[in-house]
Amino acid sequence: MISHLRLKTTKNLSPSINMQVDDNGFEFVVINHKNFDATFSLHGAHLIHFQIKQQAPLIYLSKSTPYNHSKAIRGGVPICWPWFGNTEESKSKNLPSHGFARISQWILSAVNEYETGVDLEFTLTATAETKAIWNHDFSLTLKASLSDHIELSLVTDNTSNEDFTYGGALHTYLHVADSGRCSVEGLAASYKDSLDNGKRKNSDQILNINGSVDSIYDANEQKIVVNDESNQRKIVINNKGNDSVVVWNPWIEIAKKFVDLPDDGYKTMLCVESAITAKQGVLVKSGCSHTLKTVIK
Ligand SMILES: O=P(O)(O)OC[C@H]1O[C@H](O)[C@H](O)[C@@H](O)[C@@H]1O
Repeated sequence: MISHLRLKTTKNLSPSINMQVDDNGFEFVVINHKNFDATFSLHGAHLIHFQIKQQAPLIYLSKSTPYNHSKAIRGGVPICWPWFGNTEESKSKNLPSHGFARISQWILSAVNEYETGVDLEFTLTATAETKAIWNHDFSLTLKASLSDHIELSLVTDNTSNEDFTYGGALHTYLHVADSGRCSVEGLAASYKDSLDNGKRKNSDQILNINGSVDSIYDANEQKIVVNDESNQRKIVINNKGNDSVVVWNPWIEIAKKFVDLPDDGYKTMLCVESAITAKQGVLVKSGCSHTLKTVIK
């Protein structure tokens, strides 16, 4: 699934984990474990590939996404932080949509391989550049455990002397065989329809994907099941620390407007995001931390 990137190994980190680069020196952590394959980009601490051997990939990656330091990768699990989408402030100050974490270079800070999987940690800390965008000291850690499933915990440590609030998402792009034959169960009873000016609407018990969807469901710590019918599988997602679940698929017309998504990309992706979307965000007191988590199986 990532063979089109033509990566070269620069360093072995453990029997199944290597650092690799593309022709432009863009860095990746590539895991070829006996049970699964996975890849992270250091840009964004972005999981771009996960596939259990002999199974369809669990994570979608756009083949037309660029790999450069000013853009977010389309697909995978972008880390949206410290805000979700375009807030009034980000619009007025022309700040990046979904925050800066997904377009920042992270450090791989811990690697551990064991019989059934691997644990990795990536960190991002405040710099003069991040402070110009968001004026707080912080330490952000992505703790990733990969085995027969994916566990991603995004830990926000407030290392400043003042309290702050944040928002964001683990913006998972699931890989599905045919999004038009997918349904989603376990969503909250009502949602804000971002395609209809955020109007609040009642949910159906099962969401059938058959057109453009961009919905914010209010929910804490929610279990979601995606029926990926054409793959004859159920993808189970458990979230923690979130205040909402965002379901997004651009569908035919909107997909055509994305230069980093093939026109037919909408057919094999479905975003189900563990998110913090409330305007007030989550309060993290000085010296304290908060964890946003998603487990995907
Ligand atoms: O294009 P991006 O900034 O990556 O955003 C992609 C999508 O992210 C979320 O799912 C939002 O709810 C959508 O409104 C947005 O279009």
